[in-house]
This record gives sequence, structure tokens and C-alpha cells, in this order.
Amino acid sequence: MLRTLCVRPAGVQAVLLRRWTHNIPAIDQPLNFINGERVEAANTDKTQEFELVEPATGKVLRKVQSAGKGDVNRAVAAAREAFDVWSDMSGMERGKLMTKAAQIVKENEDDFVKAEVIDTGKPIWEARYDIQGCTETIEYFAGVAPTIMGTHLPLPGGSFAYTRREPLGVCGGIGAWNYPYQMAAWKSAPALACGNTMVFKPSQLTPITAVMLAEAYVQAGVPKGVFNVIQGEAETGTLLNLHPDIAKMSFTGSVPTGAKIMANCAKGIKQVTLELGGKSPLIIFGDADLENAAKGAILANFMTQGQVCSNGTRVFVHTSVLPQFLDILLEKTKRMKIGDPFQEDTMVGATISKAHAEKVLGYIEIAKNEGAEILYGGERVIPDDPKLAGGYYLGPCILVGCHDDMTVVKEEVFGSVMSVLPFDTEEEVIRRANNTCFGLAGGVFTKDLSRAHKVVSKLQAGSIYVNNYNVYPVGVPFGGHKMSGIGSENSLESVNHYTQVKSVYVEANDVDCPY
Ligand SMILES: NC(=O)C1=CN([C@@H]2O[C@H](COP(=O)(O)OP(=O)(O)OC[C@H]3O[C@@H](n4cnc5c(N)ncnc54)[C@H](O)[C@@H]3O)[C@@H](O)[C@H]2O)C=CC1
Ligand SMILES: NCCCC(=O)O
Repeated sequence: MLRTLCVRPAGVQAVLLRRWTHNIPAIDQPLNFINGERVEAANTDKTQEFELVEPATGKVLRKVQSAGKGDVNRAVAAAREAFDVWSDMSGMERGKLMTKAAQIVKENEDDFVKAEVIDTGKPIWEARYDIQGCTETIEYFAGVAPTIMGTHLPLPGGSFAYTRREPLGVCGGIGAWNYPYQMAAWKSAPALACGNTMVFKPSQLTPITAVMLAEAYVQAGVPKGVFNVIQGEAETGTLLNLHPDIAKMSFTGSVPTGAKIMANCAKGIKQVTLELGGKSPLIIFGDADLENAAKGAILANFMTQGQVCSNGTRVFVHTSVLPQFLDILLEKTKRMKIGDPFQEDTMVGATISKAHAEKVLGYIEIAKNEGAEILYGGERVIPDDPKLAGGYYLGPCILVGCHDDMTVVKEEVFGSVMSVLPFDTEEEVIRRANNTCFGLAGGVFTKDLSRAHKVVSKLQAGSIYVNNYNVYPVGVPFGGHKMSGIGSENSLESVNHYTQVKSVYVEANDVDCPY
């Protein structure tokens, strides 16, 4: 089903990742990537370091230096200088270089996959799927690059106007930790295709694959400085956000941080794209194929240890099929193997950190106190392999007996916790589904497609799945409504978010004017 290639072209950073060791070149080298090379942060003292912890084992792999003000300035200056060259190239030239970068990632796919597993703790088959899918994103936008164009408007008397769709300049990107390579690819590919350059800050929890992507771009011939990576926490992100030469911010993360980024962008009248949190509904009608619906509910809740923004964590099930649905769901969830993320048959890897695992377990505790019943899971699992004893493995949790005003049903948990909520009528379930400040995604399982489309039209969310869940083809826009965000990633829509329109009026006659 999924390919693995591991052919390294000469000159590419040989990243021979070994499991469970600290001796990993891709990790041990400097992780800031400025103007075409890995560099140590220059003006950093000990207080500006953070620890890189491997979720699968809980081991500290290394300390990483945060980029300080001087480093952020250097990265933005490199991107500013590269902008003149990059934006002057034809879309065809940019597209060819991006296609080559995608090819280099494919040739080194195994290394990218291993690095992503080490960083995130997610099962290796999921990491492989992410790397492959998001490399397609780079290929897609490489194809889009030569097609970006303006319009022509004929005006009376032979005059005319035309529009140019121009890049914005240096764009800032900030990512979350659940899909580190995806965030770097989803942001850099459209930005670069449109002629922008970028400074990207991955989450401090998952710093590695963004740097590997930066190396692939340079190896492909993308000019130095076009894509830079800086490491750090909130302070570094704020420095990037506030830098006067940053024209636009593209952010993926939590609502509170998104609000800060937007407020900072307002100070400089900068454009902003926000991909934020969610508490999405998945609606299973009485006529649904229950086998598919149960698979959909698992895709909507338990991938990447439940740490997926678009998850459909409020699973509304029609009362007529609730017992049958729960039987199928339970049987499938019990079969999910928990443990070593490097084993191909593992379905549940490690939660990102001890602190996050405790937060997830805390939500389950609150749910129990508020009257929910645990049908399955919801506890810490310690794998037999002693190497994994320090990792935080949680059993995927199915909660029943839930109601809409429980904390776990209202707030984003960002972990493997599914709340099952019975419903009786279509009108009732639409009202309850929309009763949230979020609007990222939603799902409908039914064989009645006219009902499906009617419900889709009423759901307040940016992505709705009919008879499936959590798939992200690159040609389809992805973005949130309400407090889940602003703007879209992927698809031709994102070209609008990485370009600005210039209108040009051309007069064919004498100036018609009383002066
Ligand atoms: N809609 C989407 O596409 C996605 C949304 N998310 C959301 O992200 C959240 C989890 O990710 P986290 O990394 O914990 O979110 P977070 O908001 O804590 O951090 C996200 C990124 O922002 C940086 N950051 C933190 N404070 C900052 C500040 N004041 N200024 C600039 N940068 C700052 C962090 O270092 C990190 O790189 C969840 O709420 C989840 O729903 C996660 C993935 C995808
Ligand atoms: N960024 C959208 C895909 C899902 C996620 O990242 O959580």
C-alpha cells in the first residue's frame, strides 16, 4: 500500500537515524537553518534552551538552542534578500525546483519517517502516510506555480486594465507539534510557489523534519534564504510575529495563541492565516452503514493519539442504532495495538508529552465526575518493553452517558477521548452540533445523500465529511469557521492567501479631464 524509498543522492545530508539511541545525526546537528545552512543560535544563553524529549521513551534526546532576536533578524534578512531573486524567477522555474525538492524528500523518505516518529511518537505507518501526502503538497504547488496569473479587463475606447497577482514578501510560519512535517510543507509549498520566501518556526516539541525539508529545498537548488527554520518557544514566535519585515503570518496551533498572533499582526497591518482548534461533531444517522461509521469514528478520534485538530470528538449517534454501533466500535477499538510506534502493526503510539498525557487523563477524570461512563480505555498503558516505560501511552477512550454540557463535550481535549451522544431528530442534532464556538470540521454518515447535503448546508464548519472522516486531499481547501480560524490551507484557495492583487489601468486616449 505505502512505498518506502531510501536512496540518498550524493550531497544530501545523510541522516542515518537509529532507534532509541542519542546518536542521531539529524537530531544532533544544529537545528536552526538560516540562509542555506544549519547554524547554532548566535545570541543564546542557557536560559534560552529547551529540551527535546522523545515521546516513545520519555528520554531527553538533546537540548536545543532557541533563536533569539539576532537569529530571528538574520533569518528574516536572509529571506528578504532571497525574495528579490526568488520572486523574479518564472513560476515554471520555481515549480521545477520545488518538484526536485519533493523528489529528494521521496528518495530520503525513510529518514523523514523515522525522524517524524522520534519527534511525535505516532505510529510509523501514520508518519509514512503524512510524509508521502505532504510531499504531494509540494508537487501540487510546484504545478500551481506557473499558473498563477492576473486578469485583463477591456475598457471603453481601447483602454484596458489588468491585474497582477504578486507575492507578499517574507512570510512567517509557526506550527504545532501533531503534524510537524505537514505544517512545514502546507505552509512553505504555497508560499514559495507564489514567489514568497519564508521563515518557519516548528513547535519546540517537534523541531526536526522542518529542518530536513529546508535541506531538501537547498539541495534541489532553491536559493539559500528562501526557506529558513528557526527553533524556539513562544518568545521566538513572538519575535518572528512582530518583525517589521514579515508581511504575513500563517499559524497553526491553539486559539489563545492564534488570538495573540492576530493581535500582533494587527499592529503591523499584516495578513494572517489561522488554523486553530476544534470540537467537531460526527453525526451517525439510523440508516448509516454502521461498519463504515465505526471506522469513521475511529479515524475521527484515535489517529495520532487523538491529537488532531479536525477530530470529530462529539459522536452523535441516532438512538435507533446506538447499541449496534457501540458493539462494532468497541470490537474495533479493542483490536488497536498500543505501544512501540516503530512497529508496523501499532495503532496507538505515545502521547506527545507527560504534561499533555496528564491533561488528557485529567479530562477523563472530570468526565467521570460529571457522570460519564467509560465504555473502554482511558488509562495509562505501560508497554512490556522496558525501553518504552518512560513513554506516555494512553488507551483510546470511549465515553458513553455523555451530555452536551459536560466539560469533555465542550472543550477541546486534543487526545484519544471520544464522547458518544445519542440523538433523536435531524433538527435536534444540527442544533446541538452547532452549539460550540469552534467550526473546524464535521461529519455525516447516512445512505440518504439528500439528507446528507441538507445537513452539510446547515453545519457551521470549514470541512465536512460525508461517509468518511479526516482525509485531506491537497486540492481541497482546509480551514476553520468561527473560532477555528481564518483563511484556508491547501488548494488554489491558498494562492489568494499568499498573494496580493495589483490593478493596473492603461489609458489608450487623451486624458479626459476639465483641467
Ligand atoms: N486547525 C489546525 O490545522 C490545527 C490546529 N491545532 C491546534 O493546536 C493546538 C495544539 O498545538 P500546540 O502546539 O499545543 O499549540 P500552541 O498554540 O501552544 O503552540 C503552537 C505554536 O505556537 C508557538 N507559540 C506559542 N505561543 C506563542 C506566541 N505567543 N507567539 C508566537 N508563537 C507562539 C509554539 O511555540 C508552537 O510553535 C490545539 O488547540 C489544536 O487544535 C493543531 C494542529 C492543526
Ligand atoms: N492541519 C490539518 C490537519 C490535521 C491537523 O494538523 O491536526
